[in-house]
Amino acid sequence: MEGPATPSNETERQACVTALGLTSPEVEESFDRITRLLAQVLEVPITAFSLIDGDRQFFKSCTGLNIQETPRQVSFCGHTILQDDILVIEDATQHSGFRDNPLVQEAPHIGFYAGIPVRSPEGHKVGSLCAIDNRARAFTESMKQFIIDLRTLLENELLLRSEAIRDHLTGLYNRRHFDAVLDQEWRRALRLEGHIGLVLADIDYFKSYNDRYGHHQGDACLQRVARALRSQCRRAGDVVFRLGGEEFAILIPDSSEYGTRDLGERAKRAVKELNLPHQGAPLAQVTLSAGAVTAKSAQVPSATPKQFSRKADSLLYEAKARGRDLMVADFLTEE
Ligand SMILES: Nc1nc2c(ncn2[C@@H]2O[C@H](COP(=O)(O)OP(=O)(O)OP(=O)(O)O)[C@@H](O)[C@H]2O)c(=O)[nH]1
Repeated sequence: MEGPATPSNETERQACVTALGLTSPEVEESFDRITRLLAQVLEVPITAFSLIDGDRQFFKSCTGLNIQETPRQVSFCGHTILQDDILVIEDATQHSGFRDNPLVQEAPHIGFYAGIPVRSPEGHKVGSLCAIDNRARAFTESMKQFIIDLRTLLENELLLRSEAIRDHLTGLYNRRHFDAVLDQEWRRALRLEGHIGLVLADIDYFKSYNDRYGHHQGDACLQRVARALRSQCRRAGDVVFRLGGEEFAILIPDSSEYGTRDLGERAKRAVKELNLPHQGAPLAQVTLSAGAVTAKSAQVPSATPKQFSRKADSLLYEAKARGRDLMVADFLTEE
């Protein structure tokens, strides 16, 4: 059995998977409706919307399967995302590339597979919509058209989501999405026994900026700060959010303490280097305060994402209290 190859654009592709915030077990009716319909119309026992996420395929929605993920290495969908068209295997037990696959040899005993790549709004193939039977089947043109139509509905759903999770002023992801992605990346860090970093940053004396320069100019300032923060995220997995008002967050999956601190410092410097005048502030320019926290999940097994973000918040508060234009960094430890 040959595992799926890695797409040439894997870094950008994975960044889209991460940013969608879909790899947490929360059940979502809008996706379940689509996998249910696919199962009913094609009369197959198993259907799934799966995401190819790092070393695994994650079933965001499925019918007829009681597992949430499989290794990417054995996934059929890992192959599906390598092509543009639908991948059809009418009899996996006779297929040279799949007959010795454990998903064919053992449960769920895949006989027939038809999967079509699903694209994120940015156009990256983040996963697939697939129909599976335990026995061999012939694949017809009308089955193909139906999967294509449902894929369109699924991609429209992703598009709607991508608008709902954005902050309209800055184009960054919003607070609601922060909670979802933090939860998702926290779980990933636990699963891989890895690190995770978070920088919370807040513009200093922003009320007086608005008072002095007006709300319109304040909005422009927020947009420029947002761009400066985003420009410092060199790794595709780093995600920037506007949490509200003049508060921002950078979530840094798989980050050492040095990595978190470094990104926080660079973000702070990038804003300072914008040289935005602010006569109401002691340095007469726009600056940031920041709290940066890193956690090694294995060392804090009972901690929660909420405690993690609260820690960053308290470090930010300390930076403000110590005079602003400052970043305070620390590890998360057990409470
Ligand atoms: N222009 C603009 N201002 C906003 C927006 N959202 C929040 N604000 C303003 O941001 C300001 C935040 O003020 P504070 O929370 O007092 O914070 P600060 O003045 O930056 O003080 P420190 O954070 O302690 O340095 C308030 O005046 C809000 O009205 C927005 O979308 N656009």
